[in-house]
Order: sequence, then C-alpha cells, then structure tokens
Amino acid sequence: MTESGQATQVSPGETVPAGAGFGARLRASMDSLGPLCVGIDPHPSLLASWGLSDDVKGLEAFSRTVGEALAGRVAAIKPQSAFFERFGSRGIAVLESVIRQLRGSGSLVILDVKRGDIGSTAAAYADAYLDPASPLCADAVTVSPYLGFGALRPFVGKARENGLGAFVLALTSNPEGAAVQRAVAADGRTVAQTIIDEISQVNAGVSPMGDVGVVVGATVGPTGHRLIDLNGPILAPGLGAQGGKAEDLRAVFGNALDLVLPSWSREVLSAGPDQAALRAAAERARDSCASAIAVTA
Ligand SMILES: O=c1ccn([C@@H]2O[C@H](COP(=O)(O)O)[C@@H](O)[C@H]2O)c(=O)[nH]1
Repeated sequence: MTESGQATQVSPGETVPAGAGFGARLRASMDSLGPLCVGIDPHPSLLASWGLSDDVKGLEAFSRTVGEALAGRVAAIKPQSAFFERFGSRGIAVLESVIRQLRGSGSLVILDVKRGDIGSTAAAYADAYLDPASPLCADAVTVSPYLGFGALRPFVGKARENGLGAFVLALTSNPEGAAVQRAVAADGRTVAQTIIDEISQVNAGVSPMGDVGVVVGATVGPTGHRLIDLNGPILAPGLGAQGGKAEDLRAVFGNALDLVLPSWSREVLSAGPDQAALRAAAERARDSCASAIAVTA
C-alpha cells in the first residue's frame, strides 16, 4: 500500500489496489511468482558449509546473500527469528536489516517468531511485528494459539489495520505437535479444527483471500481436517529437510491446495553460497510444488 493511495507493485508486472490486505498481496505474489516461500534459517552447520563464521558477521553475510539471490523472485521469504536472536541485540539488528532489504522487493516477508501471550501482552508483540513504525515490522508473523485464539485478537486487529497478516499454528510439522493439536475438545472437534474454524470466521467474505492464515506441516499426512472454508493462506513448512515432498501436497491438502504456500529452508539454503545455485534450487522447489498443486487446481 502506498501513502498516496496508488496501486502497489508486488512483483514485476503485478499490482494490487492501494490498501490491499496481506491476503490479496500474497495471492498476487503467489499467482505471479509461484507457490514458494524460502526460509532464512542460518543454522551453525549451514554457516560452516558456506564457509562463514558462526558469529554476527557470518549471520549478516548469509542473510544478505539469500536476500540478494531471491528477493523479488519468490512469493515469500521467511526469516526464522531464533537464528538471529541467538546473537542477542546484534543479531536482532541483522534481522532488522534483512527485513529492510526484503520488504517492498516483491517477496513478502513472513517473520517466523511464533509469538502468543495474554491479550494485553500480545498487543505489545503486535506492535513489535505488525506496526509499520517498528523496525521489526514484517508483512506477516507466525503466532501460537496456545493461550486461546481470542488472545491473538491484537495480532488480527493490527494486521488488518496495516494491510499485514498472521499465520496461526494449527497442525505443525513436528511429530510432537499432534498430541496437543489433535486432542479433542468438548464439542468433538480437534483443537486444530477449532483454530481453523475461528480463522474461517475472521476471513469470511474477504476476496481473494483473508489476511489470517494457518500453519499446517507438509509432513502431517492427510490432515483429516476441514480447511476448505479457511479463505486464507496455509503456510506449509516441513518440505525437504524434514522429509516432506512436493508430491505429498495433494494428499495432505486435498481440496484446499490452492491456498497452500509451501515453505523450504535447509534444502534450498544448502545450495549456497553461490547465488545462481540458490536461485536454481529455489526454482526447482517452486516448480515441483507448482506441478503438484496444478494436478487438482
Ligand atoms: O510447523 C512448523 C512451523 C514452523 N516451522 C519452521 O519452518 C522452518 C523449517 O525449516 P526446514 O529447514 O525446511 O526444516 C524452520 O524455521 C521451522 O522453525 C516448521 O518447520 N514447522
């Protein structure tokens, strides 16, 4: 969105109307650049294999290289906050510069930070990640509903106010998640389904899709959950290093495939530090997902 009220360019040749929400911007970006989010996860082992030191200098070089290779070429880029936080305030300063480098590049920035707290504290987190005045403001943020979906309202409100978004954990890619997320609530629905249904209500009637999405791992197998009414994006991590495969997407997401934003980190990042090799790895990931999604789209 521009202050002058003009259309915003989300990628070369692709514009969305001024004031468009995150869902509309992500839809335009996915339609134009393909269904792919690449994570920036500077693991110590990746820094080493790139020939970088496991310190702030290495972190900075790694993140800048990924940004230079992929900004504007993939629908979304997802910095994993943990790998920046491990270096304290200097790591956070690098995260701020990564966000500055990427925002407005045509690739939307999803900050993977999985925040969630009582509502009054959640409001402060929302100020940190979803207020344009903050140096950590991203296009969208990941949030955890463990304190109840209602406690996430400050994120939803702030996102809508600023044309930004939030992804709520529903069925995570790690095997431990199922014990909590698939537990059955008093009304017979799983915990994950109650979250999905709350979000469906928030997104109802928004075109082309709403600003609040869910995280559902590509590793979870056929979800057994109703995602078709979500009307919001589904961030699907777990591809590559965690064993998820593009060919699995159809079985996992069924009739909600069109909403899926597949996310890859280590598998793509391990192609670096050569920028052409990183781009080629991202293109392979995108093309494999696009073919899997096109089967039923
Ligand atoms: O359910 C979830 C939610 C988030 N993640 C995050 O995505 C990346 C995955 O990295 P890979 O290297 O592709 O395994 C990482 O930042 C996780 O924290 C997830 O994996 N599963």
